[in-house]
Amino acid sequence: MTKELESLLGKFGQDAQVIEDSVLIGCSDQHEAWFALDLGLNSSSSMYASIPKPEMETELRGSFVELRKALFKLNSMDSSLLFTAQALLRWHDNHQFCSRSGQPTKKNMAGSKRVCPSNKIIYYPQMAPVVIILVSDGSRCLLARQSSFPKGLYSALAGFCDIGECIEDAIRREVAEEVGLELESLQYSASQHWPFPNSSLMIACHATVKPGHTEIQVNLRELEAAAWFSHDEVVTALRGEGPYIQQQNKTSPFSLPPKLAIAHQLIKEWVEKQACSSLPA
Ligand SMILES: NC(=O)C1=CN([C@@H]2O[C@H](COP(=O)(O)OP(=O)(O)OC[C@H]3O[C@@H](n4cnc5c(N)ncnc54)[C@H](O)[C@@H]3O)[C@@H](O)[C@H]2O)C=CC1
Ligand SMILES: [Mg+2]
Repeated sequence: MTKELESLLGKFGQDAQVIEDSVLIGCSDQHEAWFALDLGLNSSSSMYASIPKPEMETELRGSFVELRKALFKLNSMDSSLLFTAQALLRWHDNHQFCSRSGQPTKKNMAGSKRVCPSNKIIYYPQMAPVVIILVSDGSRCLLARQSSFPKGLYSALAGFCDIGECIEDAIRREVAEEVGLELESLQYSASQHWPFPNSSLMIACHATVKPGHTEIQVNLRELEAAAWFSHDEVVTALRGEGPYIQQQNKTSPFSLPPKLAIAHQLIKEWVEKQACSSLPA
């Protein structure tokens, strides 16, 4: 494989030395190590910026797709590898220099850390903890959208943990800040590494509000809209069949995050729980 890569880089006038910049992202069932290498095709400042994208697409018989768009096409195994690769390569790109000495740092072979040769400080890749919460009032769930989301797309509430905060406090603060609701109970669901905007560890939980305390006060500095959705509305949206919702004098089909996003799994889990709880005893 290294030979194939060397010959590919050679065709584009690149030195095989750049292979040393690759990072370990996993291994196959047969214990073959998998590495990722950034060819810098999107970066004008990159030292490999001279590689022309269209020619590389022809050579590889494929086409480059923006990572967020690829979310709709990838399976969970490929997406996990790609997310790790993207997050790790970007971390290396952003940690080229020691913040204490200003000297260039050096990557270890696997790419699991960088060291400053002058003062021996070790830098490790980091993830920011983010809580993601699906709030329910017993029969409906609360979904919200930011203006940057695709039209009609609603997701669970989310937010970065502040320094010194535990997960429970971050959840209660985010829900209070974004929609002005007080939570009654919390239940952990699952977690996911998410490469956007940098590298986050998404911690997903279900939550319920106190009975009768369901009035939302949308924080318009953080959200464009938030609303309670019924089980039927969510089921229809999960099937990709709308319904249409009114948004700033326009109607758009109500949609949910892609399957690979933990928000989708949280919503699906809520729908399944609702269906079970409505079955006759
Ligand atoms: N995988 C999934 O299913 C989902 C993932 N997300 C991710 O969760 C992240 C957080 O959700 P938001 O509602 O945007 O967070 P948020 O409600 O905390 O607001 C974002 C703002 O927080 C500030 N902030 C504080 N710490 C930050 C840090 N370490 N990095 C970047 N900004 C920081 C910035 O000012 C930023 O504009 C999003 O970036 C999004 O990518 C959100 C929903 C679903
Ligand atoms: Mg938020």
